[in-house]
Amino acid sequence: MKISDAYVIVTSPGRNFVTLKIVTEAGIYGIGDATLNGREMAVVAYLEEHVLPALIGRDAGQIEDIWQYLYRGAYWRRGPVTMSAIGAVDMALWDIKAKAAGMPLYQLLGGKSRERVMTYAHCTGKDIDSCLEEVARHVEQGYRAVRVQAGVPGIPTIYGVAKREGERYEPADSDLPAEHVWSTEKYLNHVPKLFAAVRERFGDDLHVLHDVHHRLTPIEAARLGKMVEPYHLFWLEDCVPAENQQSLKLIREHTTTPLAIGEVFNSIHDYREMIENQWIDYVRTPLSHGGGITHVRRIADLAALYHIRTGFHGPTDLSPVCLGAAIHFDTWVPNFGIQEHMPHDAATDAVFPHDYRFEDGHFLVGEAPGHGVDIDEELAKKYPYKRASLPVNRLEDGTLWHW
Ligand SMILES: O=C(O)[C@H](O)[C@@H](O)[C@H](O)[C@H](O)CO
Ligand SMILES: [Mg+2]
Repeated sequence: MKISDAYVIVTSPGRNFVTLKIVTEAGIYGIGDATLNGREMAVVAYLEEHVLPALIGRDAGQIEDIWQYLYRGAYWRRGPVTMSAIGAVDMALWDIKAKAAGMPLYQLLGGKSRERVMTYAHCTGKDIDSCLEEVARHVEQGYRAVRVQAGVPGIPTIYGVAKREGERYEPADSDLPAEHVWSTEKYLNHVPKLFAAVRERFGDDLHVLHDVHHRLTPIEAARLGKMVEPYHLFWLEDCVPAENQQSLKLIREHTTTPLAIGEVFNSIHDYREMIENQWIDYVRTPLSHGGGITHVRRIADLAALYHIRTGFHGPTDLSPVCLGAAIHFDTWVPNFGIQEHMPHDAATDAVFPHDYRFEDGHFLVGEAPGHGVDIDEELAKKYPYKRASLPVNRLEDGTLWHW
């Protein structure tokens, strides 16, 4: 089945999404998510200028060879832009293969390992009390797992906390990066109180997660992990920036709090040392940013050897295409842990019709051939691209810090 056409669709129903469509001579097409939040147009240029012209005429069934061609063949390897472009191609080709086989994608991957996929919701509040109300609301909706993020006294704007009560947290909300202020001292003194309050009100069964968003040094992260042990978190996420994989060794030596990492990783090599040494518990690279199903499957298989499970990134800056493909992957992958779930708004759901369902804190995979997500190209045209940037962070003295 030869590829006859391939093109990129940029649409912004409330936020920017980049979608790749690959069409075959047989008329079967596949869809891939190429969205890289805040750097969308870099992936568009990479695809249009360097990838798509080389796809025309190739056999859409040769997913592995096309992956190797785009990865090894590019000479310049890895990096979020390259791997997001490859990820979109790979996702679209798996969609085509599954449609051609008349099977839902999870069948092609090896069939169901579970009936449903546990998700975690984002609960955010300007202070501990309002965060607890959000947790209560999500527990009522059936969630078994929640990520809790609350405002910290003395820090005006903080990662994961919505600007206004009742709103969702959305970081990419300005043309140029907004500037936030960070204080590790204030954060570390406050955050254990949040988990104490959650356990006190909701008991021991609820799974509780927290995202540090790369802000601590290894020894500070070790201290936080130790302090929150009594509240037995499901995971502590991105507690340090991890260009240096050895950072995780130091944290691991001090705490039994489970560690999740990898939403900004895009290669198995970003993880290798920390997986092989069992310094982490969950890998988070989404299919879109990690070179697609072909590459993320290798990360999951390596992780499985070391009792490490998946917990894929799933904020609203990944499109329903990536989420739909992830739900198939989650349904199959033997070492599944959890799937992040930040619901898309109604306009986004309308642009991307899909057959996955959310029920009782879990996702249920659909039975349509392929990954079950499409794009309404006419509707997509109504929402033009609008530049949106993620914030930057500075310490109270002005030093640029990790956001
Ligand atoms: O755990 C998460 O969901 C992430 O940390 C997101 O909230 C990122 O900040 C966002 O994806 C950046 O684009
Ligand atoms: Mg995160």
